[in-house]
Amino acid sequence: TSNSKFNSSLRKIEEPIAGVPSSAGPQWREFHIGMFEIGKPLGKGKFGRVYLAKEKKTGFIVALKTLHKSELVQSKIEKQVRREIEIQSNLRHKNILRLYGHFHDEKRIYLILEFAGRGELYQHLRRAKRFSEEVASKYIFQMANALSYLHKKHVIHRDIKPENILLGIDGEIKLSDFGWSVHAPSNRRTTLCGTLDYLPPEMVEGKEHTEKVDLWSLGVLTYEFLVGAPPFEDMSGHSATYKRIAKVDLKIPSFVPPDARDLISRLLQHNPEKRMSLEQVMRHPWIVKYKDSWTRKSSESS
Ligand SMILES: CCc1cccc(CC)c1NC(=O)n1cc2c(c1)/C(=N\C(=O)c1ccc(N3CCN(C)CC3)cc1)N=N2
Repeated sequence: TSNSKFNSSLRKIEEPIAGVPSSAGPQWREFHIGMFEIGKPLGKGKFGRVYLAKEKKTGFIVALKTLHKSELVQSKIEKQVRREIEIQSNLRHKNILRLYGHFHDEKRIYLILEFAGRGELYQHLRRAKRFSEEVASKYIFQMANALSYLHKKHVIHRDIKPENILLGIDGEIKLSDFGWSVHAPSNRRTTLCGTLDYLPPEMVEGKEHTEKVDLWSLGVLTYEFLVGAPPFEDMSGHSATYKRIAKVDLKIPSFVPPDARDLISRLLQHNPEKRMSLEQVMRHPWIVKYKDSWTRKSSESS
């Protein structure tokens, strides 16, 4: 049955994390649900729920994400889950949510994830309506840092949006949900679902795409942090948004300061080759002008 096929493929990925120092968190070889005390539910998504959990032996706090195999098989996303596990298990960066390991039982797959103490960035953005320039530039700097690490490993995230970003206990960005990530270059094979808001022209046109897709999404993210809504808002259905993205029909409100406007427009370029590089983003005047203030604040708080 597809279930046993799925199980056998999962076992193939079950590589113990060799050589990583034990200080880097739990280094279990084999995991099972009995190892954890399950705490309160933290959130739920389309395919899974996530719970606060404590590993009994060490007291290590994690977020345990459960996915129902039946749902995965039905919606044909077991490939994406396998890729999510493969890619995220091997990433080590302070702004990327760790995947410590995974295991499964008859009905479910469990992902043992790093616990991000301040929850979903999406909730913070909705509550604040929009972020101050200082907060927005700190988050964009950390996103550029995380993406630069990913792109050096030729990994494209492809699904950068507030819903996939968590905040650690010190308010630092934790990029998560690698379900759509792939190794560059790539052609999408799975039908797009959910909002088009963040997708670059080459993806909505189904063309071949490279890491540059994440640069476009970083531009959309910067816009949404400062304005409170994405630039090509999915108001009247996909077709209108599709046209606005393809035409880069971008209107930046006048309250957005000139240097932020400059950063956004250099990222939202139709031609992927013309988009500003991550190194340039991290050196951009709008990012640099606040850098010493957030580094000073974080040293005060820590
Ligand atoms: C299954 C849920 C899901 C579906 C799809 C995509 C994603 C990634 C964002 C996820 N979440 C996921 O994988 N997650 C992995 C995680 C994770 C979610 C998480 N923390 C929280 O969700 C969370 C929520 C609220 C919270 N509080 C809210 C109230 N505040 C006053 C105090 C702090 C504190 C932490 N830590 N690792």
